[in-house]
Amino acid sequence: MTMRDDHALAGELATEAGARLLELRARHGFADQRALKDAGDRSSHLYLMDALRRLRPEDAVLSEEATREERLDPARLSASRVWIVDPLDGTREFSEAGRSDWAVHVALWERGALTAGAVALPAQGRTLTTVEPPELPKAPARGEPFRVAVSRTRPPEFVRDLAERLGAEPVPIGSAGAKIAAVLTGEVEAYVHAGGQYEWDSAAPVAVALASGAHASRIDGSPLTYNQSDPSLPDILVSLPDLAPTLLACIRDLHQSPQRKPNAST
Ligand SMILES: Nc1ncnc2c1ncn2[C@@H]1O[C@H](COP(=O)(O)O)[C@@H](OP(=O)(O)O)[C@H]1O
Ligand SMILES: [Mg+2]
Repeated sequence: MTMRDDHALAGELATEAGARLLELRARHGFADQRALKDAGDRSSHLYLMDALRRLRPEDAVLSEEATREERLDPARLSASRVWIVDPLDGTREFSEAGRSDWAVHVALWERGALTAGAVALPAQGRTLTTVEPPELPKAPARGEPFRVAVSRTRPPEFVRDLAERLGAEPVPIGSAGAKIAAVLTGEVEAYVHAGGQYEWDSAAPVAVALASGAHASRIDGSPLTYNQSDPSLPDILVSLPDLAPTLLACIRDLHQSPQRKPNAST
């Protein structure tokens, strides 16, 4: 098993799971959104679990849709290879007709670090992978305006304050994977989130972002760490590398100001 195989496998699994989700969406329609969300989460999880069990039987898996017992299985914590998957990120957007900001995440964590990953954006017809990480756009010059992707439905209040202070434009997009992809492909220059999220929401897009040379960290600048016993990973900053020092300094300033707490959602 070579490293290259893992990169390619992540891409193939995410793309195939995405194709199945597109088909399900077309067949099911949008009349019962709850049922569409549940069917999407469940069927994509079962497809990925079955494929990983067949193709990588020795490896552990952490999936958003696993049962609580499966997620807490201590075998994962002593495993040297763990696939961290979000079978359908942006479930809400998946259930809304016409939206393309939803994704399938497949990442591989090995002995302390993310080593491969893929983010399929099926309704955008593309998959970003560590096989061939996207070439980053140029950052805007110092003082020029830039765009910050933010949750459509749970925007942290401090991101509004952050954008205002920096003269940046907040751009609401669904799905953590779609937002990080938007940074890597030049639709926005940064993504900031706080107030709650889990390892599966960011592992695959962060693997691709790091392979592209983008900045990815917690909002205090510390590293994002994966395959922890508690999979909560509540805040994140992904940006073009040249913008990261400015963003981190501004977040630190906001954090120190008494009325504005970066760790709360609105
Ligand atoms: N405050 C919060 N607490 C827990 N999860 C959150 C969260 N804010 C965002 N997320 C998760 O992060 C992903 C992207 O969210 P958003 O589109 O709002 O940016 C979603 O994953 P899922 O769609 O896989 O559930 C969502 O559930
Ligand atoms: Mg998710």
